Amino acid sequence: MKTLEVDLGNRSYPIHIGSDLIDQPELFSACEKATSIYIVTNTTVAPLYAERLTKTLGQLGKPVRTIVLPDGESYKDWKNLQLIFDDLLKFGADRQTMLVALGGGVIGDMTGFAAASFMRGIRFIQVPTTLLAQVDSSVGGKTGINHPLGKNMIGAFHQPVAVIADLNTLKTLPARELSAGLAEVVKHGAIADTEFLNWIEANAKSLLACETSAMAHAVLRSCEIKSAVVSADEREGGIRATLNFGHTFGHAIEAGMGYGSWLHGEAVGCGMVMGADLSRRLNFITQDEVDRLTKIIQSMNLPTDPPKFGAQRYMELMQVDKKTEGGQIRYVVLEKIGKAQIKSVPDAQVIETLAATGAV
Ligand SMILES: NC(=O)c1ccc[n+]([C@@H]2O[C@H](COP(=O)([O-])OP(=O)(O)OC[C@H]3O[C@@H](n4cnc5c(N)ncnc54)[C@H](O)[C@@H]3O)[C@@H](O)[C@H]2O)c1
Ligand SMILES: O=C(O)C(=O)C[C@@H](O)[C@H](O)[C@H](O)COP(=O)(O)O
Ligand SMILES: [Zn+2]
Repeated sequence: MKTLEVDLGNRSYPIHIGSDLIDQPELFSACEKATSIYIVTNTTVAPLYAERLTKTLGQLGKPVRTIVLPDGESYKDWKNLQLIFDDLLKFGADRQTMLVALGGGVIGDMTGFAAASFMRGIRFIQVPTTLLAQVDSSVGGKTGINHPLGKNMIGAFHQPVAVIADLNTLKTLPARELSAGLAEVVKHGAIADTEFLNWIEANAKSLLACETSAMAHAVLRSCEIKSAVVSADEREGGIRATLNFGHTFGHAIEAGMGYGSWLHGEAVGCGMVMGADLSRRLNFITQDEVDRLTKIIQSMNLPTDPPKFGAQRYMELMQVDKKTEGGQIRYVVLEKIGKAQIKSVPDAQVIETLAATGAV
């Protein structure tokens, strides 16, 4: 097992990465002072892992309950968030209750938001079971739900007290979900670490085969990159925005298609191709570098042809992005491979990218 730390002063927390971690009660020591523990999970993950985790948490001598939500991005909304509050109140949860998010990014984001707002804030632990959640969403404390008009529009920054990433849970992940997670892995290489990107490119087969040693490295290096960024800029005043590479276009695809049609990682993969094209138009990277990044994304079995919403619809959808300031959309672009920056770009140039990448 490897352990990293997200360094946020007295809100610092460990990220544990290894095999069969959900069977190890000592990793859940943050529950020591909890009056009760609620596992929040969904109808797909519950039959796979809830019983094992309940057994582990049961060894801590606290009452353990499970809240099971419907599965899917389309349920990341107010109505289903309310189901968590309903159960917490019905069964007498209090301010010392610990929530444990068992699942992918949807469960993590919703459980985190429930923890941020229940009784004005309780503690929670992330137990990510998708690659995407292990390399990205479980770390950093962005929590929330979608709005029909925009992705993750309602939420809060609320850090977990621990992240426990059990690599063995990835063995039951469908291939399409594995590929979606690899999009965020590629993103970390593209924005922060050329050597890591080279490694990803050279190890595409092992990654797609979900080989444990490849997964271990992808999760560890991604968490190192993300935790360093979050430790430096928790609330996205500056450098954290670079983690949004591919997301301005990607979130527009997700919202425009209806949540759940394209997976988040698929939309981000395609969004990165569009972001790379925009970076070339700004004379930051070369066409060869755009082509290379596109090939890496395709090698992960991810789509790179955006839906044809037309320029006006894309601009409308992107306008509600959280990075927009004073009506000005700001994009994450690659200054070079391995380094990103946030930038306002004239609409005309963005529309050229939309046209060139087939979005129009
Ligand atoms: N908070 C953040 O920083 C952050 C970062 C990236 C993404 N996100 C959010 O995360 C969400 C995407 O997360 P995701 O890709 O994990 O999707 P997801 O949570 O929908 O999980 C994907 C699918 O895999 C299933 N699943 C989960 N674990 C499994 C396992 N071990 N075996 C078999 N099936 C399993 C789920 O039930 C679901 O059907 C989006 O809502 C996105 O906005 C948040
Ligand atoms: O943690 C971050 O910061 C990120 O931007 C990571 C993204 O992969 C993630 O999808 C995040 O939820 C997007 O943030 P948002 O603020 O654009 O909703
Ligand atoms: Zn993302």
